[in-house]
Amino acid sequence: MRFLQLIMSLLQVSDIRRQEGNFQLQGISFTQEKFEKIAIAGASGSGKSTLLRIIGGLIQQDEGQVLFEGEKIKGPNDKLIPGHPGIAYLSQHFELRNNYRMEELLGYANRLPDEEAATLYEICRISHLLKRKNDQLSGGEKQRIALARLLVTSPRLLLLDEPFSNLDLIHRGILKQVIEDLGEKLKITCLLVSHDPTDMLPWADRLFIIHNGRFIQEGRPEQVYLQPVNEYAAGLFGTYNLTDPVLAGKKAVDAKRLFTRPEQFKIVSGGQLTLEATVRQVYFYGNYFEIAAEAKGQTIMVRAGRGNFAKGDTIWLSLSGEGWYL
Ligand SMILES: Nc1ncnc2c1ncn2[C@@H]1O[C@H](COP(=O)(O)OP(=O)(O)OP(=O)(O)O)[C@@H](O)[C@H]1O
Repeated sequence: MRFLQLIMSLLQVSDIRRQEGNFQLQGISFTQEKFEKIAIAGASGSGKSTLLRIIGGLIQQDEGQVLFEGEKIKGPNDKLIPGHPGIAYLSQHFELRNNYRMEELLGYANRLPDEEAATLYEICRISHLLKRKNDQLSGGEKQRIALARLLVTSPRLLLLDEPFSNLDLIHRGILKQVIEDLGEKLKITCLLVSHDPTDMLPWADRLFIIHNGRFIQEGRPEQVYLQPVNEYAAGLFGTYNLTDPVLAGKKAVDAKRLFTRPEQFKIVSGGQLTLEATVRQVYFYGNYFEIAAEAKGQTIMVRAGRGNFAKGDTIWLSLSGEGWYL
């Protein structure tokens, strides 16, 4: 048995299908190794929550199976109390009971020795909130309490459903650090679903893209970002260009268009193999600018470190790398 556990993936999801009204999860399969950070990216309504809840044993699939540590996850049809003790699911719509101090709420769920629980509260940045009640907490603080309440049950796998979606930048930053620490300090494996590239690209070891209930791409974050399989996958991770390859000095490839990200273009002072373009708009994003430039009737978005361009200015663009064709 021990030998089996050594060679077995932590999670094995095989051919999961479920009909939900007009929507269908259409045969989702993947494996996750212990401590591997996996993110599932998809637009709203693509099936992310449904899939995560099936993995957690909270709703029943029509077909397929989920194995966790080699053991089949039972859905609500086969089990009186849904869920698996080794898997925690942090929902987008978590609720904390009213009229309890947080230390009481956490105390009821806690299975850890006091010292370990205290460390966990430190990691979740909630030690200073334990005496408070629900109505004395901000949304971000509630989120971290809800997370801590799951973690005191000692799960081995944590399913995170859009954990950052209702948080401001400050609370997002804190929660990101908390999630980073979970893997390193508490040895918990995380599976995260989101529609936001900034949640996933810097964090994940491996990304899956879900569209209409089906995985359409899998890869490392850089790969998925720079080599999307289609426009849907491209659009999930930010601004992109699809232009005539000839425009950027590339050969035409079977009527395909050249896919680029704005930062793959550099604004240069002219020269060979550069593309002459006219500035149409300048957008300020804080630590960078995006410039909409027009070349031969096509718009190209270009990232720039400075914004001292005016509408109508002529600029020259140079493209790095071979490019990717869609
Ligand atoms: N109980 C239900 N009855 C009918 N349709 C449902 C039900 N639950 C979910 N759906 C539909 O299934 C699809 C997938 O929903 P799901 O919540 O999994 O998507 P999601 O990718 O998590 O979206 P979001 O990011 O908006 O939460 C949606 O089109 C939704 O309308």
